[in-house]
Amino acid sequence: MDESETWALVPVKRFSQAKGRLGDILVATERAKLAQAMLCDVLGNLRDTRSLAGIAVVSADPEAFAIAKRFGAAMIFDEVETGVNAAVQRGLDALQPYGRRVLVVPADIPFARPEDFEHVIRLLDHTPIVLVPALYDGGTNALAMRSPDMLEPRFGEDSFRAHRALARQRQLSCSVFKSHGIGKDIDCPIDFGPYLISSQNLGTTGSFLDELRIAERFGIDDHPVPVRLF
Ligand SMILES: Nc1nc2c(ncn2[C@@H]2O[C@H](COP(=O)(O)OP(=O)(O)OP(=O)(O)O)[C@@H](O)[C@H]2O)c(=O)[nH]1
Ligand SMILES: O=C(O)[C@H](O)COP(=O)(O)O
Repeated sequence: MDESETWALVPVKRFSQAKGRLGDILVATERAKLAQAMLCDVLGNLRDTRSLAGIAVVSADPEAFAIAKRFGAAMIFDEVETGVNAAVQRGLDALQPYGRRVLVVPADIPFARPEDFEHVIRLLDHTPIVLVPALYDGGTNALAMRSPDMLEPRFGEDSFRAHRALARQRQLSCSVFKSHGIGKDIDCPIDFGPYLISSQNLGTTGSFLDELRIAERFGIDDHPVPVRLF
C-alpha cells in the first residue's frame, strides 16, 4: 500500500433527515433530493480528481450507498448515526490500518471542482494538515491529514477555529486554503443567492435548483443583490 495515497471521506446523513436548516423553505422530499443531488456532484468531482486513490462514503442510508456505488466509492456503514463527528471518526478508523492520507469533505459542496481538491492534496506535501474554511460561517469544508489519526474531527459550529486550535495543540503545522469552490456550501436559505444560481455549471444540483424554480420561488432575480458579498 502506498502511504502517500489519498482517500476522500464523505459523511452522509440519512437523506430523510438532511438539510434541516432549509426546513422553512423546502419540504422534506425537496431537501432529500437536494442532498442527493449535491452528493452526486461531490462524488463526481472527487472521482475526477486524479490524485485521489479512492473515495469512501460513511452513511446509514441505503440510497447513499446506491449513489456511492455509481461513483465507485467504498461504503462504510454508520450504524449509530450520532452526528457528523462520530461518522467521520468511524471512517477515519476504517482507513487507519492502511496509513493513507485523508481528505474529509461534507456532502454539500457541489461547487468544489477537481482542481480545488488537487490543490488541497498538493498542500499536504508541505504540511501534515490542510484546512479549507467554509467561506461564511466558521465551518470547515475540507479537512486533509497525512494520516487518519492526526486530529479528531471537530465539525459543527466554529469548527475551523476548533480544527486549527487542535492542530496547534498537537504541534502540527497546518495550511489554510481559502477556496471559493470548496468554501461554498448550501446550508441556509441565504446560500441560494443569485450568484450561486447564475454561476457556472452546477451539475446535478443546478438542474435540481432549476427544476425547483428556486429563483422564482424565493423572489430572486438575475440582478446582483447584496445577499452576500462574493
Ligand atoms: N454518516 C453521517 N453523516 C452525517 C451525520 N450528521 C451529519 N452528517 C453529514 O455531515 C455533513 C455535515 O452535516 P450537517 O451540517 O450536520 O447536516 P446537514 O444535513 O448538512 O444540515 P442541517 O440538517 O441543516 O444541519 C454532511 O455531509 C452530512 O450529510 C450522521 O449522523 N451520520
Ligand atoms: O464545519 C462544519 O461543520 C462544516 O462546514 C460542515 O458541514 P455543513 O456545511 O453541512 O454544515
